[in-house]
Amino acid sequence: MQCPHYDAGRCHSCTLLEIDYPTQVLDKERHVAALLAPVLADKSADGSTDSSTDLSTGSALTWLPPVSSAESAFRNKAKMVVSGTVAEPVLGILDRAGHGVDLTDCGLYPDALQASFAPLAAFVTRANLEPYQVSGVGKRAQQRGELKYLLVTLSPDGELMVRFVLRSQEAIARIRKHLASLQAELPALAVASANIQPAHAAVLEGDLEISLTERTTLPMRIDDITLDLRPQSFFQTNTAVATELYRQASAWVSEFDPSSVWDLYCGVGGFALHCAAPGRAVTGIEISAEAVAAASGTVEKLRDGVGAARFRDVTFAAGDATAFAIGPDAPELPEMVIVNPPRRGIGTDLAQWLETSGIEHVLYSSCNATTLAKDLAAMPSLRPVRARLLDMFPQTSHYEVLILLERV
Ligand SMILES: C[S@@+](CC[C@H](N)C(=O)[O-])C[C@H]1O[C@@H](n2cnc3c(N)ncnc32)[C@H](O)[C@@H]1O
Repeated sequence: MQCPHYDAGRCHSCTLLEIDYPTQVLDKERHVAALLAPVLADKSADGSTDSSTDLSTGSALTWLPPVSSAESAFRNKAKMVVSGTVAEPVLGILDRAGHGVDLTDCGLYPDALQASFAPLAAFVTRANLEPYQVSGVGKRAQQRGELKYLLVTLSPDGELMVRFVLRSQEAIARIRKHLASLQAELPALAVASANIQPAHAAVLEGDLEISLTERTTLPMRIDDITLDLRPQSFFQTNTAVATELYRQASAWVSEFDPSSVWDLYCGVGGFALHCAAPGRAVTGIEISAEAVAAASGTVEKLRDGVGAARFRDVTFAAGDATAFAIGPDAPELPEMVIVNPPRRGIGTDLAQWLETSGIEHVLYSSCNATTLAKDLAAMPSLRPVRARLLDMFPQTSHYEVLILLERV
């Protein structure tokens, strides 16, 4: 992928841009294999098995061929820092000197996302949304302006969700007043909301979300399941690769045909719903109440549709994944567990619980192989038997890896 911003030294986000794409994927395979090698060697030393990280042979651990992505235009979400002025807003990033860099033509975004930026910039001017800026440092730091970010998500069917991240509610009335004109210019706009983030902090969003449209969920269709996305919920960045991820998880779960599955860190229910089957109880646990509300709404709709029997016993609840598993109110043990934690991994407590739980099969989907390796080291009785790298984030060193663990 060629990028004028990278070539000019304006943007450094795509750290692998100079490496051809097949080599990027190969390097990622080598990276994850190297990180897992000590864990596999340890498990082998336990006398449990003859493990291997050899990508070509794979004796105990079999690596499936990696899932590659489109090299460009694969991101379904844009996080645009808003800088510049009301008259001339700049949507993109801040460079190292704090100057706005216009990234509305960033090659990672599909055409439909790119096309939304000009109407959004015009709206910033029309609704008089002053870009947020800080001058000075420490106690002398002065904050000005209201609009911090525009977060734009594109659904597989071409609809958009736009979130205005604001310093306060000062601009809400103006946004409401002019919203119809934005919808006229951007008919794909289905869901709009404002997130209030008063703190001058690295944390992107605040707790308060104010709906601006009648519709509050963006339908994200993946194969035969349409997940509902709400503003304060996570969604995998690359819809095409996420589709492969859920297909692979569902295929591995089906092989064992468990009667009960927990999907821990379930988000809006991608794994849980794709792994649902008639007669199978599936429980999704997730910290974000909004994501759980979205997932619960999705399952209700699916129960009204064709193949309803598959979703009869799928439930979602808000809470901490570890507290759910370990806590006194934990329900009966499931036959299989899926975990898909944030970058920090599942952590020692949940790993130790899984280690001693007696559960035969665990599916671990990780976006950070370093924490994955650490978690696996804490579960010596759960041996990685199959793995697949899914390149969710081309042009960067990040990737997703799905691993099937089996009790030895
Ligand atoms: C990598 S995302 C995966 C979401 C989902 N599995 C998917 O495929 O879209 C991790 C999720 O874990 C949730 N999360 C973070 N901390 C958590 C916790 N302590 N307990 C449960 N869920 C948590 C986040 O809100 C986020 O939705």
